[in-house]
Amino acid sequence: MEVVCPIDAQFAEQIALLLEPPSSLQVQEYFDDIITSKQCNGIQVKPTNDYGKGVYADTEFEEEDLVLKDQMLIGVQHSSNKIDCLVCGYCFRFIGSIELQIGRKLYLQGLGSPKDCFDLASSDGSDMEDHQEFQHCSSRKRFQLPIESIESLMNEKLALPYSNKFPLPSAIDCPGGCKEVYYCSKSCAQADWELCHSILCTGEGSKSSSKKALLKFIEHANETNDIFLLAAKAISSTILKYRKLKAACNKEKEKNKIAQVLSNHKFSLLLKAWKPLSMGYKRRWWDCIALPDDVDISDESSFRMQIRQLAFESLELLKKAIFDEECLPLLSLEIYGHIIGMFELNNLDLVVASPVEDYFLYIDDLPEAEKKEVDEITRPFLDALGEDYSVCCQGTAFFPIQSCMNHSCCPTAKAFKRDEDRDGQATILACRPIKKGEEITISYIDEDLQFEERQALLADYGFRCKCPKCIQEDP
Ligand SMILES: C[S@@+](CC[C@H](N)C(=O)[O-])C[C@H]1O[C@@H](n2cnc3c(N)ncnc32)[C@H](O)[C@@H]1O
Repeated sequence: MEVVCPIDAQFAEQIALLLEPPSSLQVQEYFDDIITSKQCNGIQVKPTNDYGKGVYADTEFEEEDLVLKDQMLIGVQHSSNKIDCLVCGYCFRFIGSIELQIGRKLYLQGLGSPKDCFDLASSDGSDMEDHQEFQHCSSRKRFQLPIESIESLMNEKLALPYSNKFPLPSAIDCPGGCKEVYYCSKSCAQADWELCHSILCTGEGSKSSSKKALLKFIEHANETNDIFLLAAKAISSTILKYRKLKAACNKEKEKNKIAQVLSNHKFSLLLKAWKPLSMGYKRRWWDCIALPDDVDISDESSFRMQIRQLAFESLELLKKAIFDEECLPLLSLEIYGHIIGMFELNNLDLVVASPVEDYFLYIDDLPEAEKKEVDEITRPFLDALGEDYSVCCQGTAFFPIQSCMNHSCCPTAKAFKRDEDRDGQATILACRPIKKGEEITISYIDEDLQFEERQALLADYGFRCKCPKCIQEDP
């Protein structure tokens, strides 16, 4: 049976206004403002002839030129990646130290290891407590390290040779005291607190309406789909922006001795707070999600119904956790579905390279004699980390300008992290010379695939590609 969300019926009119696509003028004004404020002056966002808005070159670019560095609106590290990398909860830079990154990963891997791979007995079979050992489960080999070594790495009591060549910013606590999120600086901690974390924090200082419900929501997202955590950030950031706008408005009215903000004026403030998200191209999640390979086409409608049900379950938990009477339309299933659908159609993978990889590569490149000496200290850690010693930070994020870039199988640009790009910003480079006025396109898929495969993948984005390469290859 189809689930019903009462907020959808109660606020149908407001929801329709929130989901109304912005006019060309609104798009132009909004993006002109952010392009100017970010000083990425070589580009323009404007309507295309055929498919909504697009990004155009406002200057000439040479091959490999930087076209854009785009600061994300919101992003999340994948839940499963949190064991591998400790990164700033706002800018996604690696934090702590090489020792902390390695020690923490080994420690958490040890905690998560299946029982049969978690040898509590000592290597010589004596006292268990003295000789508790953590180990890495690898399909090929099991490597063991004493817990003391791992702890001294984590506590930064053991310094690895040459780790000072790879300095990382110290880990700063969350101001709400949740011990779940850390930052690279006080300014990142403050920015995240103001953006969304003050509502989504599970610590003492949290402003959520129910911490218990929040914990349940997070658990559900971690078990099902961590895209819900990103949707919660999107809604929380809109609620916080709305409260800020309302407080500023009330202050102004108080100064001028005018009555407090009226309800239709309150909705106009909510629309204003929602503006950055209103700009993203949207469809409902359960309508646009790609049908997984293992679902038969005859089961499509039941699959889409299940996805809607899953979103409803998540929203019910989130509603209790971040309830705000004045922002209820944001907590409708229609808005929740469209926010997640927007991520599905626009998001870019969030990737930040690991300094641990650079560290071990540096050790490997040392002159032979020195390498042998250093290797004796570092080798046990490298072996314990196993094949995935260099896992990068992985997540997903919504970028305001990059998300306006349309697809081409012969794109003019590509998302590509250079060595110096060490945070979560999107870096877009020119793939070939681009002329002023030309559209800046990227490829949403592997453009080297065969024509039919490309079209099948692009069907998930709701279009058939008619780029020059596709026109030429269309049988
Ligand atoms: C990331 S958005 C790109 C910006 C979008 N045009 C807008 O107005 O916001 C992706 C959506 O743009 C449209 N799109 C992108 N590239 C396209 C193409 N080559 N042909 C047709 N539609 C395209 C599709 O609707 C797609 O789901």
